[in-house]
Amino acid sequence: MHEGTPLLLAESVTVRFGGLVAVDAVSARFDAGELVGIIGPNGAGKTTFFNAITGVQVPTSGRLLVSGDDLTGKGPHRFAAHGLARTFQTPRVFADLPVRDNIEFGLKFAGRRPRKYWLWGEEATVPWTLRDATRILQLIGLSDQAALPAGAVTPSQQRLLEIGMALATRPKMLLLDEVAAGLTESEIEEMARLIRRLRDELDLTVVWIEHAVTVLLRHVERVLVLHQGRKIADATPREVVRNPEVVEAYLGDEMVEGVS
Ligand SMILES: Nc1ncnc2c1ncn2[C@@H]1O[C@H](COP(=O)(O)OP(=O)(O)OP(=O)(O)O)[C@@H](O)[C@H]1O
Repeated sequence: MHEGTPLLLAESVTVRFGGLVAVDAVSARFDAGELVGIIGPNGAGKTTFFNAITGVQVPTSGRLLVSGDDLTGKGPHRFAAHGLARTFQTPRVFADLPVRDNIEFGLKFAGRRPRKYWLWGEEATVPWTLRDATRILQLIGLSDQAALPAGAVTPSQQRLLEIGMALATRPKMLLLDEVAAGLTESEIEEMARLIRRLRDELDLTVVWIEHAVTVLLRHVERVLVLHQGRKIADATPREVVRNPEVVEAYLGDEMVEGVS
């Protein structure tokens, strides 16, 4: 089923903090165009794994290959240069700058990236939707807020803006860390639809960590489940919600609702 070089390959990645094993020998592969979720109870190691696969946290052991290049031990800028862009649990926007300027910042970053690492090879073939700030603002639905300081828009809009900033770097892979946290039900659905569009229309690989498990399971095609640092499942949402170890980890069957 899997052919060619994976976009991102994690091989037995372990992250220890003193005596605590936050991520325990997790292996995973992510291929071009996939929409993959990562779930797990509080403290399961999701964010730490995310930090490891984006170069923010150097693993204690294991290997990370991006498009076949071994980036183990490299910093986040190297992962970014290889086309990985991410959001953080607390949106990192420039609060005093207008929304549009935040997007421009991402576009400048893309301009600095060595051409050989661009997914689309040439600037001329950058997808139309990511060519400039105006189109990115349209895509994320923030055109009307373009002139407002980023700190003045709603928390939900700040999350969208952070996604826009990540998109402006023209990534191959977008990693989203709890982008639905603190959003209302309808905002979460809207966010999920946007995430699907990014994958469908921009052909991005999207890896999405979320606490709103039910929503996530409705939208992703594959889900990794972490529990106490270990990967306990890596399968379709349908399979995962029937996995006894997963149900046990969540101490209930609430996540089964809506995924049948
Ligand atoms: N910098 C750190 N130093 C020490 N321990 C840490 C550090 N970061 C995370 N941990 C611990 O590692 C474990 C995994 O944490 P992590 O934040 O990755 O889990 P998570 O699945 O993302 O949790 P949540 O859903 O609550 O965000 C937890 O026990 C946490 O306390």
